[in-house]
Amino acid sequence: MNPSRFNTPSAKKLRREKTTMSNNSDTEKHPVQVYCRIKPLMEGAENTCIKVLAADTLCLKTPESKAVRKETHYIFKHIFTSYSTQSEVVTHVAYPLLEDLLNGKNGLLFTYGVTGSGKTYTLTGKQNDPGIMPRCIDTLFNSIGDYQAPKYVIKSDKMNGFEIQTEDEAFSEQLNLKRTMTNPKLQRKGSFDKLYENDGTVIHNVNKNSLYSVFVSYVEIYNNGVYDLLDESSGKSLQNKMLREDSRKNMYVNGVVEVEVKSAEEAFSLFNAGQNRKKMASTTLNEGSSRSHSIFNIRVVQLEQITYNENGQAMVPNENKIAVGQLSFVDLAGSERTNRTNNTGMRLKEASSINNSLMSLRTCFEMLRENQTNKTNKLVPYRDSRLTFLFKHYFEGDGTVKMIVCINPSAEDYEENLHVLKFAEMSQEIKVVKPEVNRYTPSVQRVAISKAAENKTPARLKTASSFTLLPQIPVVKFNFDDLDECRSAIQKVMKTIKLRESKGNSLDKEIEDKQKELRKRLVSLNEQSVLNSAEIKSLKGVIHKEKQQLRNVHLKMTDLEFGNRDMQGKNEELHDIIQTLKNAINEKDLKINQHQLEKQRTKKQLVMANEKMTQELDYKLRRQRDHLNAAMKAKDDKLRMVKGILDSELPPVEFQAIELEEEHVIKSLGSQTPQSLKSNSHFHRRNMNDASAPRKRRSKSAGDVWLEHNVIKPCPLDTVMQPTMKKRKSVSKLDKASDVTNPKQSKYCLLAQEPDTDGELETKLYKADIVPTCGGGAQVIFNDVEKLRQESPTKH
Ligand SMILES: Nc1ncnc2c1ncn2[C@@H]1O[C@H](COP(=O)(O)OP(=O)(O)OP(=O)(O)O)[C@@H](O)[C@H]1O
Repeated sequence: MNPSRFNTPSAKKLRREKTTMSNNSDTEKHPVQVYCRIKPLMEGAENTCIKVLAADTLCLKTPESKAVRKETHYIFKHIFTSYSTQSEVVTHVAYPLLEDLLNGKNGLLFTYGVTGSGKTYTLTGKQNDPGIMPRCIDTLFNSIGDYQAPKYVIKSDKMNGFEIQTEDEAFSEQLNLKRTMTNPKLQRKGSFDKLYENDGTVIHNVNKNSLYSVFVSYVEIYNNGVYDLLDESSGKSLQNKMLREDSRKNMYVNGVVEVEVKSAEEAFSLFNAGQNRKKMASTTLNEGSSRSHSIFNIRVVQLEQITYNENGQAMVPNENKIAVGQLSFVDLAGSERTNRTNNTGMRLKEASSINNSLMSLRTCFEMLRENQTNKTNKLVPYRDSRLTFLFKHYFEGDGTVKMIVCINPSAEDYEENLHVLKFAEMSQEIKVVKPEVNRYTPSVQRVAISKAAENKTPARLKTASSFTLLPQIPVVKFNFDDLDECRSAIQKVMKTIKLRESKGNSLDKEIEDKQKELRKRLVSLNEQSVLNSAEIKSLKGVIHKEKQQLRNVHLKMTDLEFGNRDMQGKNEELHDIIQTLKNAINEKDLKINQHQLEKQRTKKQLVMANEKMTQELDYKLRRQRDHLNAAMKAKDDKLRMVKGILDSELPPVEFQAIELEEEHVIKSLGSQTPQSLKSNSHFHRRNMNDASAPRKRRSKSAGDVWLEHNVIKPCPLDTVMQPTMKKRKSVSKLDKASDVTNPKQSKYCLLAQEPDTDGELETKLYKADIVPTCGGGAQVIFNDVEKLRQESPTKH
């Protein structure tokens, strides 16, 4: 149970009251005694993580595979190595507890360790190599053999106490039980196959003035439920039992079957029967793994003897108190790591329950240690688990607590061993109150024990008919012949009657005392019940509060669900918006791609046009070059002719003819510049001869006059950028030579318009220089092309 569940002040108070015993500084305390037992290395395992340094010191080494090498030392009360025998363990650990048990003191011995580390082996052992429990049972009966009380004289009061029965009650109980035992359904299963010899160990400090009765019970804690392994009334399916606290604040299992045993064999038989019902299973790490925590309780009731009456009958002394000692052997289920056991399903659930209860044990120990070291009074969460709740009185009350930590030394178990050893180290720091003699006052008092007890032989003690309440009135025969004899017989009867009367009186007084006692007990029970109802009330409050919290959580969850749904709606909206934006981006991308394609196409067209133009120009250039070559050739020919003429001194008429011819040639030269022509010697000659008629130069400074050769009906461009032709003469047709040879014009521009492949208008301006020829003609030399392209702004 979670400590936070005790938040209400009343609940806290209630729990605190119950935990104060542990902080009683007046009582003598001693620490939990922790022993260590090392299991022999498994076959095939080579590496170990454990090294025993001394009889009480152990070293835990990190395995070689780990990066950081570390050694940690742990100190125990004693370490049992893998060579230690079961006998050594029982002598060291268990016999002192047995001694306490016979003196009416409590003891708890539990084994702790990971699964398969040898806990069950240590406590139970094997049939040919018994562990602590069987050896203790043998030794117990070896020790009290001659001092056992007759069966059923001491009886459990079903509230964790004992009462002494009258002769008749004991006798009728014996008869009842005999009847039930003949019912085959209720016969206990299994008998202990004793394959070992009782070693005959005896504990000598048995009180020879006492009679002893031994009671055993066997329970298990499985999945946090308590089950009675000796309860045969409910058949195979065991019932979950409640835990209760008795008037001495000892915890007990309500309605547990507690059987009085008179011999070790009887005890073994019961243990066997319980063992058959215990939850065991095969796991990866242990073939016979305990799936529950099992608790075998031995209670020894000591009845103080003995006064003898004049008839030789043993009498229970007047105080009539009995002492009860309890020794609990707890075989804890092993902690398990699921990654090693690979458990699933039921085994996994069991493992988780085992680990949870062990964790609760650790938490309780930690809290106890903290309370003891810091002198605080914090709530110890015993109620978190049945395991801790059942043993609460050992830590809060008195008793000796011993723990055997079982270790599997293989290197693979390093991690688990580390946790186990840390727990062991912490446990030793906890102190418990030293055991005291537990005296109970039985409800039925003053029973005279049979005179057979005089000899203290158990066989004789068993006969129920040997009990008597009052001395029998002797049967007398009166012999009236002998009056003295009659008188002494009457006196004997009177003496017996007086004895009976006085005994009757004392019995009356005893009954009165008993009634008082009973009343007291009833009052205490009433108090207990008031306390319980207060606890129930506070628990109800806690439950109510938790229910309220649960409701609040539920409401919050509903709110959150609504919020979540809103968020989901918004999320979907945003998702839609994102989708739309993505679509828009995709469209834009498409447009960009189209635009780029178009650009590429335009570029391609431009390149094509460029190539075409270049080809055209190349072609023209080639033609002009051909012309020039032809002209040069003709000129050379003429020069040669002129030279011949000059040499033969021809008349000037011929010369003029040549000049005309020359003019014709020059016209055809086309692209030849006037400068190159000027350099020509033939022109020198002509100029020299015709110096009176110098050629007119067209002045550039005066600004060029353009001859604009338009198509017949040009489309108006209406563009901002217009060709720069300040002075121009526009013609649509060149009819006569003078249109070109007009000396005022120095530039020529041919305007051509046509639609392009996209249906747009393309205007080309072919520009040229007009170069006058020496014959009065003119040459048009193209030197530039401008292209004007109209584009629709709506076009992509
Ligand atoms: N000291 C030992 N010497 C020889 N054999 C041992 C010793 N300790 C344990 N074993 C053997 O190891 C096996 C497992 O031991 P055991 O069943 O006692 O483990 P366990 O700790 O009780 O396991 P679980 O928690 O799963 O019940 C058994 O076969 C047992 O006989």
